[in-house]
Amino acid sequence: MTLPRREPAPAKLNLTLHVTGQRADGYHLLDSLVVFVETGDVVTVEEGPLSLELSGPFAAELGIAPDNLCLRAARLAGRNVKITLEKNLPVASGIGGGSADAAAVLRALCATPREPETLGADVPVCMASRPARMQGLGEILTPLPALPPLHFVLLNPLLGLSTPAVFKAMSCRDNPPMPEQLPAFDDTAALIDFVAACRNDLQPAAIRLMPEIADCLATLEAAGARLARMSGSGATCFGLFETAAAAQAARATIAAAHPGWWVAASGLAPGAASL
Ligand SMILES: C[C@](O)(CO)[C@H](O)COP(=O)(O)OP(=O)(O)OC[C@H]1O[C@@H](n2ccc(N)nc2=O)[C@H](O)[C@@H]1O
Ligand SMILES: Nc1ncnc2c1ncn2[C@@H]1O[C@H](COP(=O)(O)OP(=O)(O)OP(=O)(O)O)[C@@H](O)[C@H]1O
Repeated sequence: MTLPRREPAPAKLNLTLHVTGQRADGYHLLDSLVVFVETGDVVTVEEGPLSLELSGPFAAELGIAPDNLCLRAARLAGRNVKITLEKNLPVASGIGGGSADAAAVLRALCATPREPETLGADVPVCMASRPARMQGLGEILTPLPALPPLHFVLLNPLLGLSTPAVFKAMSCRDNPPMPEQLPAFDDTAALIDFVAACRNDLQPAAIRLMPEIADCLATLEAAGARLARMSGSGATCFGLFETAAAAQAARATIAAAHPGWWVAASGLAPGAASL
């Protein structure tokens, strides 16, 4: 595909995140139901010497550094390109921003490096940006059939949380996986019931490090979420709502009450929903 190319980098949500063990090298074994939402960054890639420009609400916080995952992805692909990143997602927030950006650069370059996980455990799942069961360290991926519609509110207290610190703070690393056979998710209610019966095993440790996460979860529940949970290693939490209108109304209520927090209402990224 020819350049220039504009590539959406949808945010990743871990609907479930079971931590089932730890390897001798310290990395953890995961079993996670991962989906992607409409909200996200946007990457543009053009011919030119390797460079990065930033725009968007979180550009200043991220700043330009040579180890930005967009630049690392271009180097891994062996391409000198001019990259523009519209940074709409909070940084270090558990919704895969950097991994989604790296995957978007690789997609724009039609590059399929042999070990994309060297850029980050979430990069392989972000390559397709489609619903998947993610296992191993993040490299074992089983695509899920199209899902029923889901309506999210994403909420972040705008405090960055370090992924290694959260893994380190866990009190139990050896938790049960999800059922080997996942049920058919016939409708939204069935999917929410399944997710509710599962866990994010990083959530208790993240709340100990950052009690504001518990406030975010309580706020989503008070706004009518059927289910509220943290994504990834936090601090972003998601609430699941019955309808898009309910999610939009909750977003407005929460934004008015918490002007210092990041809040977004979103559906699944295009191509993920069946109805
Ligand atoms: C927590 C998740 O977001 C779940 O999707 C990911 O596993 C983290 O993905 P990521 O941000 O791309 O993470 P990486 O940059 O690869 O790893 C950051 C750190 O998280 C810890 N880490 C990550 C993945 C994994 N399976 N086990 C780990 O213990 C390691 O301390 C690692 O140094
Ligand atoms: N393009 C990028 N966008 C965001 N962070 C980046 C980027 N490039 C490098 N980083 C660095 O990566 C770290 C993790 O950021 P990121 O937003 O990917 O975390 P995250 O949302 O917690 O990811 P995950 O859900 O995969 O754990 C940050 O501390 C940031 O400095």
